[in-house]
Formats: sequence, C-alpha cells, structure tokens
Amino acid sequence: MSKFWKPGSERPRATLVDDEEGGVLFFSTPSSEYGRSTLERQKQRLPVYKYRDAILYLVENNPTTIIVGETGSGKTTQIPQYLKEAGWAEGDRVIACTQPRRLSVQSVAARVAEEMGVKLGDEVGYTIRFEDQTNPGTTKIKFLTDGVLLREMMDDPLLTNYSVIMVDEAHERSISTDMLLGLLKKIQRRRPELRLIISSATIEAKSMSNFFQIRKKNRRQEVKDDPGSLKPPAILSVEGKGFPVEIYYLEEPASDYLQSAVSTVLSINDEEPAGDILVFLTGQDDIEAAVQLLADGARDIRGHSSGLLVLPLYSGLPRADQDLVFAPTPKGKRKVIISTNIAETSLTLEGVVYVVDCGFSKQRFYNPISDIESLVVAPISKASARQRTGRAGRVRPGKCFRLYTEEYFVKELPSEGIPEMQRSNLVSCVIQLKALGIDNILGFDWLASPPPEAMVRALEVLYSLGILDEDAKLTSPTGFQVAEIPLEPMIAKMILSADAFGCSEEIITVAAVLSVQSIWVNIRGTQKELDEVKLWFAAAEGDHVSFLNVYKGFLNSGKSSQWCYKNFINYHAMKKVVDVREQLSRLIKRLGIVLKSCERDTQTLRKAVLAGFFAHASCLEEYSQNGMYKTIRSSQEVYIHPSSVLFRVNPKWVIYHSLVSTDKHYMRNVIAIDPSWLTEAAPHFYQLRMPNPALF
Ligand SMILES: Nc1ncnc2c1ncn2[C@@H]1O[C@H](COP(=O)(O)OP(=O)(O)OP(=O)(O)O)[C@@H](O)[C@H]1O
Repeated sequence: MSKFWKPGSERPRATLVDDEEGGVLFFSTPSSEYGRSTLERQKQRLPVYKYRDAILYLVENNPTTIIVGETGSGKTTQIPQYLKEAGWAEGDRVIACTQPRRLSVQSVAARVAEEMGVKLGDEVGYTIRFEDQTNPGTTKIKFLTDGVLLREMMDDPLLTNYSVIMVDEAHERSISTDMLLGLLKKIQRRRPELRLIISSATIEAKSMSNFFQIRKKNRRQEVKDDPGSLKPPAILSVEGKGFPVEIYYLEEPASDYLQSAVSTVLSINDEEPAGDILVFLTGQDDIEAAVQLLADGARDIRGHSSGLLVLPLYSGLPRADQDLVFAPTPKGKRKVIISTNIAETSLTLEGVVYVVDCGFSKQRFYNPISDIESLVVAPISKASARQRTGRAGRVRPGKCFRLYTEEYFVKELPSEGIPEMQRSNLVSCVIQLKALGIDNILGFDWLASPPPEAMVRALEVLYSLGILDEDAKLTSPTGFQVAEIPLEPMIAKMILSADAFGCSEEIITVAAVLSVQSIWVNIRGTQKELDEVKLWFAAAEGDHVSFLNVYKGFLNSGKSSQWCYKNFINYHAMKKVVDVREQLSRLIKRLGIVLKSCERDTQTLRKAVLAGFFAHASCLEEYSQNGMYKTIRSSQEVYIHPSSVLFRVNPKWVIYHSLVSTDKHYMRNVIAIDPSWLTEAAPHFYQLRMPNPALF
C-alpha cells in the first residue's frame, strides 16, 4: 500500500459561523448515541434533529436562512420534512429543494419518500430535465435541479407554487445556482412571504449573507440597509457530525493518481475490515481504466477473484448501471464504486466505509477569445475534498485516504473552486435571463460577476443566430421560442429552422441523440468491434445522418435490447432518445411547428443543422497531412474526433456540434457541408470572415 499517515488532529469540523448583523445561532450538541435501526430513530439521531425548532423558528421569522452543517448531518433529507410537518406545504403550497446534480435529486427524493413511508412521485417527488416524477395535486416536497427551477420561472416568474425554496449545496456555485440566487433575491422583494434556505456543509456563509443584504440599485451603486432593503439572513451553524471519519494522507506525493488509487483499493481490500469503497477519479476514461486494472489486479496468484465488485459511476452511464451502486452489496463481496464528482455531494451510499480521493476533477474552462471550452483535469478545492470525505461516516465510522500529502492539502488546494459562471460559455445563461426579462445582464445582481468577454461573446452568438435583436432583446417569435426549448440555443435554433426546411421529424431525432451523452457502448478492449459496427450505420454525410440510421434500426428491431447489445449500442441511451424525442415532438407542436419528414433528403437535413450551427464551421488545411482543420470563426487548430464516422475521411468543409480538448482540440459530431451554405444561411456572420467561399 502507498504510505499513508493520519494526522493527530485533522478531522473535518463544522466551523462556528458568526455574524453580528445576521444574528448568530450557535448550538452545541452532545455526541449522539447510535445503534438503533428504525428509520424514525435514525432520523432522530441526526445532528440536525436537535435544531428542528430553531430552524423552524428562523424560517418563520426571516426571509432567508443560511444553514451550515457537516456532511451527513441531515440538512437535505430532514429540513424539507420539518417544514412540511410545520405546515409550510398546507393548501396548495409546495416545498422545493434544489440540487446541482440529477443523481442526487433522484436519490435524495427516494430516501425522503422512504422515510415518510410514501410512494415516490406522490407526496414526495422530483423533477429533472426530461423526467418529471411529481403529481401536481399531491406533491408537497419537490426535489429538483436548480436548472429545472430556473425553467419553471419562465411559466411562473414569481414561483408562486412554492412557500419555501431550499437551495442546497450552494457551495458548488454551478451557473444555475448563481443565477437562481440572484433571481430569488429579486423574487423575495415581490413576495415577502417566500422563504429561502441556503444550505451546505462547506459554504462561505459570511459572503453569502452579504450578498443577501446588499441591494443593487444600478451598476455603480450598491445600497446597504436602505429603506425597504432586505433583512439580513439568519445564519445557523449545525454542530455535531454523524460518525467519525479518519483522514489519511500520502507521506510522499503520488506520481500517478490512477495507479495509486488502484493500489490503495487493493490494500484496503487486503488489510481493512468489511465495508464498501468509494473512489473519486476524474472522468469516464480514468474510471474505465481503473475498473479494468482492478479486474486484473483483484485476482490472487491462482487467478481467483478477490470478491471485489467493481462498479463505475459517471453521468453518461445508463440509469440502470447507475442504480447498481445503490443496490445492497451481495454477501461475501466488497463493492468498489469508482466515480466522478457526481457522487461528491448529497449522496449516501449505504455500504461505503472507505473513501479514496485522487485530489483532481475534470473542470470546464472556457476561453472566450478562442471560443473553446476545454475539460481540464485540475486540482479540487478544500471544500470538494471535505465533501468527498463526507461520503464516508454516514451510516457507520469510516476512513478517507487522500492521495496527496497533507502539506499539499493545506498549502496548495484553494479553499473553494472557481464559480462555474466564471469559467463557462454563457450562451444558455444569457438567453435564460433574457427570457426572464433581465435585459441588463451585466448589471444583474451576480454573486460573482461573469467575465465581460464571455458575456460579449454570448451576446454575439445569440445575435448571429437571430435570437437577440440589435437592442439585445429576445426576437419574436424565434428568440422566445428558442428560450422555451430546454436544450442548447444552437440545437433549439436547429429545431426551429427544420420547420422551414420540412425536416422536423428527422431533426428532433438528431436533437434527442445529441442530448444523451453517447449512444455507443465503448468498452475497453472492444474498440475494433465498435468501429466495425459503426461502419454499418455510417453515412458519408456524417454523424447526424448516421444517428438517424441507428434510430431507424432501433425502431425496426422493435426497440430490442438484444439488437442494441449486438450492435454496441447503449440500450438505455436509446430508450432515453425515444423518450426525449417524444417530449420534443409535443413541445414543438405547442410552438406551432408541424412535424414533417424530408424523406431522408440529407442535403436538406444538413442545411437545417447548419442553420443552428453555422458558427461551428471548419475547413481542412490545404496541405495538412494529419487532418488538421481551422475553425472559421477564430482560426483555431482542430481535428475530427476519433469517435466520429468522418474520422480519417476528412471532408474539406465541416460543421461540428462541440469541441473537446484533450491532447488536441477535437470536433465531436461532425457533418460535411458545402461552404456556399454558410453564406446562404448566415450572410451577416460570414460576409466579413469569408468574402468568397467559392474560392476555397
Ligand atoms: N439512502 C440512504 N440510506 C441510508 N441512510 C441514509 C440515506 N440517505 C440519507 N441517509 C442518512 O441520513 C443522513 C443525512 O443525510 P443528508 O443527505 O440529509 O445529509 P446532509 O447534511 O444533507 O449531507 P450532505 O451535505 O453530505 O448532503 C446520512 O448521513 C445517513 O445517515
């Protein structure tokens, strides 16, 4: 085993939050007694239980309450129940609790339904994009992603359904959380009876509190405590923790975190008592590699398996495979869950005793100058490390093995991550705010302002798509219609344009496929077979047309899982495609678009794709030996991704859906086009950049 050591004092502790203006409530709790097993008893021994009355009192008397409490102290699962018991869901009122991630929405809702002894989807429900498990007549506690709550604002700008909105895991600072906080602050001014709870284990309560006290009058003037300004939030620090978690650090830095994670898992298996292991790595590639290495390494010299049940967990994994991590561990086995940071917050994986934290995650970084969004493996923050540790110690004591030194943790890791708002493409964010009537986006009440360059870039894209007019207002009807479609604005524009091209039947299939992560099953060691299978479906025009072939094959097979298995196609992803397509077809009918087929006229189809994605055009470099393209917009070097059916085909002109950066910038989901279509579709955009495409 790599050499670990356990510092004498280090254990994550909730900090006492002090705030002169907001009024501190500080309670200390004696250590709890554990051992009784009914759900009711489990609930009562959670640290938050002792604060039940205090929480209800604060919520009753303050528009906003900030609650900071250790991971596992019961914030997410208990507070909504307390509120319901206290009458906040009486009549037709609903209590909302937002999460940044879909997986936690689903799992926390299931847990709360179980604790309340009700069927999920009735009194307790959840909504994530394209999946609604609520009943408008009976749902009283609703878990939802912060993105879904933002969408709900489009139909009900004051969120009048909700009596209390709990924004959980606010420290994650997703774009949607940041937008939500600014908007909720605005709503509170119009709906003083609305109650907000902001909660997290690792939030900087002081700056959050300041945000809720300051009323932004205009861009230059901030007003504190002016008449009618907001009452300062109450801050509650929930003291006490679940079960102890011992933290171990490496004595020496690891040169390869993947190898180090694998050997740590094997050593835990050899040396530590029973208990499942949760390993944090950075992404699907790492995770699949670790799964393979563990499968190879977890055999003894006679080739017998060591009893490890190794399960991957990442957002692109089919739902059924994700569910496996929640299933009870079979007798005599030890589950090893290898996950991205989707398991970092709010999740309770019952059998987990050991956490292995590699200290990195994949983070998005957007460069508004080159317009390239890269997924970069970067060090996590201290807050993330604490969240990861907090996945142990929830139902029994645990251990956390950090694959870095204590000195590195203390000196190198930043206390908090950079808010997503400050490192992302803002196109979707701008359109959503515009749709909610926020015209002056730079002057919006941001928790942390987004970079002006990214904002300008987003405005430019939306203007070129005809979604914003010269006054940066949503155009009618296009802008408003695009805002209604819960997909990237470019996909939404593609769908709307398909109406004029008479190919909406095909385009919504393409849009549905693009909205799932991958329809292919990419298992290590089967790349050759997958490539061969792809050839059967491949269309010379590119990936989007190939998707239609796969979709047709799936329907012709009677939506057979066997057919998918044979063809390396992800059955669950295809079921999702069918479901999303159905929802899109209902949505566009509502927008007045009649479903029409172009009978696979691939030129028409590609022109409709281009109507949304004309800004993503690239041209193959004339003398390039290695398939190098340059983007038209910013002359960036890019290459066709190996997963594309056009990989190595290298047509002269292409349109791509998105760029991913690893060793190079790769274009994913690519179609071949004729350059004259660019000036035809977007003369305003291409006149200056490309005076005469016929010359190319
Ligand atoms: N699915 C589950 N199975 C078993 N116990 C659970 C489950 N979900 C929650 N619990 C128990 O309830 C406790 C509180 O969980 P909860 O998610 O409410 O805590 P939290 O304070 O919101 O933590 P975090 O900040 O990590 O999200 C857990 O520590 C665990 O003991």
